[in-house]
Amino acid sequence: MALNGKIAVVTGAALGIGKAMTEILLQNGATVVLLDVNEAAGKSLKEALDKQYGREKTLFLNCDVESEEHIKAAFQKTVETFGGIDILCNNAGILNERTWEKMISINLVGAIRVAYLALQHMNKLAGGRGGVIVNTASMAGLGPLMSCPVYTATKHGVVGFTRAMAAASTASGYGIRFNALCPGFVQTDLFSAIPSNLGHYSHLADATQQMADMMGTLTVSLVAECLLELVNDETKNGEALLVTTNGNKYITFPVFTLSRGP
Ligand SMILES: NC(=O)C1=CN([C@@H]2O[C@H](COP(=O)(O)OP(=O)(O)OC[C@H]3O[C@@H](n4cnc5c(N)ncnc54)[C@H](O)[C@@H]3O)[C@@H](O)[C@H]2O)C=CC1
Ligand SMILES: CCCCCC(=O)CC\C=C/C=C/C=C/[C@@H](O)[C@@H](O)CCCC(=O)O
Repeated sequence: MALNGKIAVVTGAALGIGKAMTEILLQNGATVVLLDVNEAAGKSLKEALDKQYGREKTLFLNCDVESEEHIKAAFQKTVETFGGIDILCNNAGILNERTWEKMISINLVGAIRVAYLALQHMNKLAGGRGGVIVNTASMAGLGPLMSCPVYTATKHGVVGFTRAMAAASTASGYGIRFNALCPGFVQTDLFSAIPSNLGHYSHLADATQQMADMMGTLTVSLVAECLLELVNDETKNGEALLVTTNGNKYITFPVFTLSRGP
């Protein structure tokens, strides 16, 4: 299979989209390190995956992406156990407009921290093997959702970080592709909890629900298939892949030509 011999790390792997990413990577032959702050869910998933794929194909590590210490230890354990990192699914994230500083700390700062620490092991200039980093952004990273302005900001940040890192990697010779995955509404615990997590904007919950009803909700499996596309297609670097129930689209962004002033 296409990913035989590849070592993948998935953050937020225990539930939802991350769990589906873990499963499709295993189905395609990768060895997967599951990182999650939810130890019970992580251990439960590991137990189930052991039966299906064998104990040697996965490793679960309790890891909070807000903690540099946790991430460093997780990547060190990964490299010691499996010899390196080829694929990073930078997926962990929350929605809670009440605790918006924490949401920024997880969704944006955490994603940047995980990517930077993974670079220390993946970067060809640092002895790594290169590879691909897929950051889970959101459709809200491409256009604003009025019911969650800070969530929107975190996801716009993830898209911008991804595109800039893709250019930096190419210019620097890191040998690493960076892409952003931008799903619409996906049927997960995060989606189910939207109405209770809009804080000051709870009065806009109905409008958001109407939008979700109109757009439809995606399955985690369909999102995972899009992840696999970004992992496998080596022509994809600096892309933002929009995933909706009406199909998928690689987003084109405005290009500002550099020219001297008048
Ligand atoms: N559900 C949706 O409609 C959409 C979700 N997304 C994004 O997809 C990603 C996954 O979301 P879902 O699967 O829907 O959520 P979920 O709540 O079902 O799963 C998120 C997983 O991340 C873990 N997690 C949360 N905080 C963490 C931390 N500090 N450190 C490590 N792990 C942590 C949770 O324990 C959980 O296992 C998030 O980044 C989210 O913003 C993007 C577009 C749509
Ligand atoms: C409400 C929190 C959602 C958290 C999970 C997601 O990331 C789901 C993202 C799904 C859809 C996002 C759509 C964004 C649309 C914008 O581009 C804009 O067109 C929406 C305008 C209407 C509005 O603000 O409600």
